[in-house]
Amino acid sequence: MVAHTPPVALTIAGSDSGGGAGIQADLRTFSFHRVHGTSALTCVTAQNTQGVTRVDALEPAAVVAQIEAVVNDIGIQSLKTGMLLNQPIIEAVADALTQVANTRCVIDPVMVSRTGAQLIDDGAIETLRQRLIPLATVLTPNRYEAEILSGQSIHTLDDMETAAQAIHGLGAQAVVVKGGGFEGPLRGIDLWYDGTNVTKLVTTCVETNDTHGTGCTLSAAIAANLALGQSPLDATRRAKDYVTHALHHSLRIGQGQGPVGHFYPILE
Ligand SMILES: Nc1ncnc2c1ncn2[C@@H]1O[C@H](COP(=O)(O)OP(=O)(O)OP(=O)(O)O)[C@@H](O)[C@H]1O
Ligand SMILES: Cc1ncc(COP(=O)(O)O)c(N)n1
Repeated sequence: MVAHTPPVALTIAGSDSGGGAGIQADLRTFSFHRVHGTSALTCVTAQNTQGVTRVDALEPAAVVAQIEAVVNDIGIQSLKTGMLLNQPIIEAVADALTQVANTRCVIDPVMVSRTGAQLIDDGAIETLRQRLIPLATVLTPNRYEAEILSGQSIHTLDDMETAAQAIHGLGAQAVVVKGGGFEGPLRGIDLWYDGTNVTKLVTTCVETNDTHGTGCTLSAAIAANLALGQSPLDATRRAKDYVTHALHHSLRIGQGQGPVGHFYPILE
């Protein structure tokens, strides 16, 4: 038997019972990258391809206990945050993360699902902005989240750039404004800004309605690539490539928006 010590990544996120987004998408993405996936669950959603019907939050202390259990024994090379739901959980996570030195953090500021369900309480966005965003190695807002965080509407590539620069001012080391929420040519184009360089990350738009979980998958793949030792920009480029492949192999399941195909090589 050969001992194997893989890189380890942690996802701090919610559960999606439909298996398309949240913790389920993150752990599949980590596995695809041959990174050992660990998790701290923040809440349980009753969810399918059509929407979210119920959300049950965990106690902040339960979230912190999961993070500490993983960090104190196994150790992590990177982490990502997803659906954090409310202010007490965000504060507890931010406190816990300040104890985890030398870990690269991908912060996905999840606010609303593709199906329109609100995934964060009113009032918690300010806490996210003040406590968590300054801890981000890479921050991954979608169009809607970038509009809220920058205070400007986004219609063009130039708007994406000025929004990324404004959000960078909140303290994240790098910001990727994601283009999945656009119609037309901008759909699928992401804009990277790290305080020095503006980089356009381009793939051809995949014509599918089955896009559930793209954002979770992108941030988890960035975290996996960071755990593997990639630079933040290379990790993001590779993650985007992975999401594009997964979109090309998305799953036509359920009556609404199906999930991306995380294990596309074994679907071929
Ligand atoms: N139809 C598409 N074709 C190509 N790339 C896409 C498409 N839709 C989304 N993407 C890419 O998927 C990634 C996630 O972006 P998106 O804007 O969908 O995030 P999100 O809204 O947070 O996702 P989620 O649906 O999980 O909330 C980005 O890299 C984006 O460019
Ligand atoms: C638990 C959880 N986390 C994140 C999302 C966002 O993903 P999407 O916008 O694809 O619904 C979600 N729907 N559920």
